[in-house]
Amino acid sequence: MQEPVPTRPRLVSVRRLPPAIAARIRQEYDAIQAEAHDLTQEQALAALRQSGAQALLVSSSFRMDAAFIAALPPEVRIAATCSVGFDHVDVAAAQARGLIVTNTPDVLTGCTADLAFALLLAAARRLPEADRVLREDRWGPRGMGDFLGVRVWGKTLGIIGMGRIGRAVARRARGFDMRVLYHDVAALPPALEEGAHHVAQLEEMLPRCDMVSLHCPLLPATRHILNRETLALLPRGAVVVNAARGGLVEEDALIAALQSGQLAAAGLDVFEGEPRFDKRLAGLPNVALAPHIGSGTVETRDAMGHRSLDNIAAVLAGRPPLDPIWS
Ligand SMILES: NC(=O)c1ccc[n+]([C@@H]2O[C@H](COP(=O)([O-])OP(=O)(O)OC[C@H]3O[C@@H](n4cnc5c(N)ncnc54)[C@H](O)[C@@H]3O)[C@@H](O)[C@H]2O)c1
Ligand SMILES: O=C(O)[C@H](O)[C@H](O)COP(=O)(O)O
Repeated sequence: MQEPVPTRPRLVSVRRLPPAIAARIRQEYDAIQAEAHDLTQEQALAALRQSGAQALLVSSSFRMDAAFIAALPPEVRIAATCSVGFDHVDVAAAQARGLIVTNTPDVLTGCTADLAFALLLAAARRLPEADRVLREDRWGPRGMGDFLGVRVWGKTLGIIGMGRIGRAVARRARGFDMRVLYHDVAALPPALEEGAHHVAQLEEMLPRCDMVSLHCPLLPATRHILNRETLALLPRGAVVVNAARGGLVEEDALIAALQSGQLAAAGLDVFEGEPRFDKRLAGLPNVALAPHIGSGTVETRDAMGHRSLDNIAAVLAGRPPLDPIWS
């Protein structure tokens, strides 16, 4: 009698993946992968039904709302998101369905902090405008008053959300001799503050900041945490950086502040309603823009992919996940 061929676990990935992660999936799974294009919710559900997969691999740009979660075939036990943020997941619906959801904290902290600091420097020192002058062959005689940016080193940086990424940004700021204030729901133990000062009320911190960088999650309590009123509390000529979530900033108010000079500049990696974004931003000279690339390095995307696959492997082997988004 012929031995039964052992079946391998099945997985559906809704996003195109870095080569190393695609290769590992091919080795370990009978997989449906989005190799050529990303899957819609409907395509993902069809792939899950057709394959009988037990695991789903998503990213923060894939909305897992209540309707999608309710439509998941019963075989699906885990959805692993290649992101630390999980505002794209309806947590209550996942809990009610008994779906395990995991994320990828820590492995992306350093690169996201690097990108936030790069945006701070680019916006304050007007790098996008300067870059354009050369590309458009407009470099000619110039006065001492041209291209004056905002000095970064030695200034006061306010961090909203002093978690893993916020603290990594604070460490980078110290290398620039900056004073760091932070606003969070609670003060850190002194050993983790490394010289930063907690300010319990956002309204008290903002007037003391030359620059502000957002690093809190998008929650009902943090939506539009920077809005017309709070942006007006910053000293005139401040710089704002958002490499967390677009919904943290009221975009109309941000644009008005950039146009009026209340803000000297802004560095933005994330937008409300991305991948669409308000085209008025593209017309402003004083913004540095990026299409949500905070974690986008080879090393970090590989680490995020491996961490997600480690989470899936644990759950499919009957072990607890490494990074459950609730416990
Ligand atoms: N641009 C990107 O590619 C990118 C990459 C990674 C993470 N992110 C975003 O960055 C966020 C932070 O990631 P992390 O790993 O540092 O998370 P974290 O959980 O370690 O830190 C978040 C911090 O925000 C604080 N916070 C919560 N509610 C707050 C409030 N109302 N006011 C002030 N602070 C509040 C928390 O107490 C915590 O200290 C993620 O949620 C994600 O949205 C973006
Ligand atoms: O929360 C996060 O980790 C980031 O937003 C994530 O790194 C971005 O990944 P994306 O969904 O753009 O692939």
